[in-house]
Amino acid sequence: MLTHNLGYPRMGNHRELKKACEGYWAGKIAAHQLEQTAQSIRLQNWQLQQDAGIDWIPCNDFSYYDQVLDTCLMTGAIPERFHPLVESNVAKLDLLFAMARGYQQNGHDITAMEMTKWFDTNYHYLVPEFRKNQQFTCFHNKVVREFLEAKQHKFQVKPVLLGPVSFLLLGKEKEQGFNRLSLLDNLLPVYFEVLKQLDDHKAYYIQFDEPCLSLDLSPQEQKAFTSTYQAIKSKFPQLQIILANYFECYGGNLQMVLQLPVHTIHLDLVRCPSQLGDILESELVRSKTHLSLGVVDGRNIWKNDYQQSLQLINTAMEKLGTDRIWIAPSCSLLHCPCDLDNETSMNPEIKQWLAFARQKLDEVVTLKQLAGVESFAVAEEKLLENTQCIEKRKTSTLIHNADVQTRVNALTEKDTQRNSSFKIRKGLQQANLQLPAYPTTTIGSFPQTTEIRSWRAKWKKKELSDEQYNELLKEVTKKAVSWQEDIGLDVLVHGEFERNDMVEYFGEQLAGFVFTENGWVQSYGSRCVKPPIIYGDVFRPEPMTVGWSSYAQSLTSKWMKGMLTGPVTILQWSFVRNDQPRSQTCAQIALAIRDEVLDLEKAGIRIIQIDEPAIREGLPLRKENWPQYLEWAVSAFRVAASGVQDDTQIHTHMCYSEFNDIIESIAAMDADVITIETSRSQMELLQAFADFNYPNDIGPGVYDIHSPRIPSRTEMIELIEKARAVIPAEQLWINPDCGLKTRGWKETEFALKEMVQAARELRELIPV
Ligand SMILES: Nc1nc2c(c(=O)[nH]1)N[C@@H](CNc1ccc(C(=O)N[C@@H](CCC(=O)N[C@@H](CCC(=O)N[C@@H](CCC(=O)O)C(=O)O)C(=O)O)C(=O)O)cc1)CN2
Ligand code: MET
Ligand SMILES: [Zn+2]
Repeated sequence: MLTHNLGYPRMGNHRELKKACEGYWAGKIAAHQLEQTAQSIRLQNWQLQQDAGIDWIPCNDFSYYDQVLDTCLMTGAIPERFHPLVESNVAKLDLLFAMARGYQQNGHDITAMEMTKWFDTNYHYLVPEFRKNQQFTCFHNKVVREFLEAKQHKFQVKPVLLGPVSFLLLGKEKEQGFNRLSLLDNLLPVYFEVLKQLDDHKAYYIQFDEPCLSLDLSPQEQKAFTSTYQAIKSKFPQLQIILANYFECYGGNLQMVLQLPVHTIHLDLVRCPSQLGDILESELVRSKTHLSLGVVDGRNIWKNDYQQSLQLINTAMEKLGTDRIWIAPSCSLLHCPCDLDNETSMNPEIKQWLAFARQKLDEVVTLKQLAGVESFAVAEEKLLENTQCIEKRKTSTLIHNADVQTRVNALTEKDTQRNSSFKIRKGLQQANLQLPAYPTTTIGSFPQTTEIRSWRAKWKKKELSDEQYNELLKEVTKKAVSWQEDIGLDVLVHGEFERNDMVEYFGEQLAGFVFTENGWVQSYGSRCVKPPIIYGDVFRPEPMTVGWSSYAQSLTSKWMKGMLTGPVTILQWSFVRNDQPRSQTCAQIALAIRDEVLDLEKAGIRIIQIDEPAIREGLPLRKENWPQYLEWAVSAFRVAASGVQDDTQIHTHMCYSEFNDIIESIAAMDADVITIETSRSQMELLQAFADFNYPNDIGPGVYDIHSPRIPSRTEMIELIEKARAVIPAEQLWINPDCGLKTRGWKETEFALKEMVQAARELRELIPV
């Protein structure tokens, strides 16, 4: 029996990579300094995995930005607009960052690649762009370099590659009339070349991540897997391929997968324990395949239940013996914080229920010891301790709150309905709000400057008193409000300066949550989040945002938009309880947000935005599970939103989502206004709304806020005109793609002024 790991967090224990990348982008450190930081993170990670006793450690799981982007570089899938950079011999590192972030230097003005959600996680990858007959080349040899680096330091590693089929499937066709899978024949030779080099350097196991196997695949897509892995096997019979799928079971792809000539099949037994039975029934598996049992949850932070995992392991052992079994986390540990030992002030009762990435490695090794023939005394002791801990959590008085449960159980259809239909509401709201045509607004946050973050850091360390901290925040809020008035925005926001993050901020104030000091998880590029942990029944002890919203409203005679995070997003971006259905936890959060909405309304806030950027991401990977999820997710939003008067306007906001397949549910949310991210895809996403005759108001984003690149007024007008072509003018709002917290003030000021001017020109040009 062997243990292995699929991937380790690459940001570093204290986000060293984030700081180094941002330092490099700001011109504060040189490339070799960034590379040094990166190397030391890799070496540390390998060392601690080896120290934990993991037999096969991953390499090439490191990335400066994103593993899909790395694969674009590996295969030379460089979109044409970046070719001038290649031709002028820009360093590969800079090219990589340019593709991720856009490039506005030395006379170039190149837009970034699109970014989207990695399956149902809060991780974002860069979307590969494919064209008909595209050729691939071995452009970058990062894989081999990192393999050699690990070998040089005597680590026993297996390279991790994003599999060729998932690489193609995760990308997008940038022209019509071809299917990206037709590029496999062009692509495979590049993979062969990489494998040849790895083989020459005596690599043994190679992990191919093919997470698209967790999706419903067409017969044609399935065939692509078969031909790919047959081709790899016939070229490299000596390489041992570990095929890794995670986040879901193999489902309808299972029979195909079982036939693949691979050495080991990895199973996510946390998401899908039931697949083990079916797989063990297969003759093919029983006669030769090795199974990697992903029993330790890579997506959540709860301590493993050893008894439960051992049951799964024993079931597999009965059929396969010990030699063909590997123990592993369910997926890469990228989605977990690094180390629980870095948490010093968490409630100890709760802390003992948890395991972060480093602790999960220990769990994998302990499980092997417990399952193995030579069950160590130490391991037995750990089993006892584990069993007691799991029991204690189940019965802890911290978790259950009868009032909360009663309130959720008492919810009825009526709690999910506004008083009147949208049509009636729209009239009343117009009368109440008196907004111009094409109203302009922003999505909520303004730049979170280093200065503001440093105040918060000082306040947390008690170097600033509550009064001092609040005074400082009031000042910046005031400035932001009067600046918005000056440039002529119609619906203002307070700026969210008081928030560390749109989910964590609420987690800190809601009962049933704990938060971490150091539990950082990568979201995209250098950006990280500290997802709060929901351990018990959720309720709202006190108003959370009313103070800031009322203060901001008191500064202006324009409308101030209240700003809340919706229940589905709070759920999705937190680590959730695993002792009750997600739907139950979501309903509890929905009631807490409903309370807040009503308090905002009472305080005179008549436009309230309830952000739900994660509603699409929470969608189950298999379509058969969609209806059930959409039912409770939409209902949770409606519970949160429906308590208000007809003339109070409810906004929602979503970003990074494809809407085509869930447009009906988005309409069912019945928000008076929805603002969405559309600019990176050139308004492509709007078509779904148009096709559906989406009745409520829409603010399609007119500029990409995730890139430091500044858009021109003409560009914005062009986008709005594109929107105008498919959505009636009286439904349109003008706004950026998303909040501006990651931007600097300079670019924000410039871009928003242009945006307001664009709206004004439009009012002249095409009046409603
Ligand atoms: N949860 C969540 N998921 C999301 C989004 C989001 O906004 N929130 N947006 C979408 C895109 N993803 C994003 C994820 C993170 C960030 C982001 O800006 N993250 C910040 C951290 C935000 C934060 O929690 N900040 C804290 C801590 C800041 C910090 O680093 N403090 C310093 C000290 C401060 C100093 O002295 O400078 C430190 O700890 O070292 C605060 O403001 O208080 C970052 O990585 O830089 C943006 C978008 C999708 N998913
Ligand atoms: C990821 S969606 C962000 C919405 C939030 N109101 C903001 O402006 O930052
Ligand atoms: Zn957003």
